[in-house]
Amino acid sequence: MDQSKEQRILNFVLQNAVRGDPQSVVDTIDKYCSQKEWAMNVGDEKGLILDKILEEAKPSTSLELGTYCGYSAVRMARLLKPSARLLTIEFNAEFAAIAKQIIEFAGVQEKVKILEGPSEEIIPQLKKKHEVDTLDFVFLDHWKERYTPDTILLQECGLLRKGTVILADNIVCPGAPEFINYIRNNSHFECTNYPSHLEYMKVKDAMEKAVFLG
Ligand SMILES: O=C(NC/C=C/[C@H]1O[C@@H](Sc2ccncc2)[C@H](O)[C@@H]1O)c1cc([N+](=O)[O-])cc(O)c1O
Ligand SMILES: [Mg+2]
Repeated sequence: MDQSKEQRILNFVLQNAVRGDPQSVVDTIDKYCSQKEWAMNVGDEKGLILDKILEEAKPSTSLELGTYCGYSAVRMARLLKPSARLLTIEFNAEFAAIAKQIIEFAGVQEKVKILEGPSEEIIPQLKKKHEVDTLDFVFLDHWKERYTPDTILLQECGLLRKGTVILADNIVCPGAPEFINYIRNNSHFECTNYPSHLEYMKVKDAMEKAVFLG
């Protein structure tokens, strides 16, 4: 059976990136996806916005929804302090297996834990099964129609605290209109929009930061 695009991305990383060097893994995926095959990584332009907001938040415990190939997990883990942890939820077993290999190749596996399954099942398990108290940072990059229900679920499960930073990808393309309507009209969140472009394209996109006010 011929390879998947995600398998080709993994192979390109294994053959071209430097083992143990997360920046080289990030750069290698960006090179492949801008020159050979487009893929839905947050990418280099929006990645710099993610970097800046993550560095400002200095999170101890972070959650990502939508691991895909692990690009943003590696990108975030490279900036986390040694004791910090990133939990990332992925529904698709093939993507999770690819991401695991990319995360290990980058040498950030000590900081990153991939949780396989649907977010609506795993989020309620974070406190008891994964020893989470509250989340300092959340990156939403999974199915866009899940952004709102999962944000509500995080709140219901007591996983948000005063100051928790939620950053959502793809506000313009593919778009998350229902989420934007929900979060900007919710007095418990302080929102900021960051215009940018779709990964590896000239198409407009944006990210939205929503700080939980408690
Ligand atoms: O569709 C997009 N992202 C959906 C991502 C989905 C990822 O999250 C899980 S679903 C899941 C994970 C966890 N829990 C429940 C479900 C999928 O297996 C995939 O790994 C997207 C599309 C475009 N685009 O231009 O078309 C650009 C982007 O940046 C995007 O993020
Ligand atoms: Mg995205």
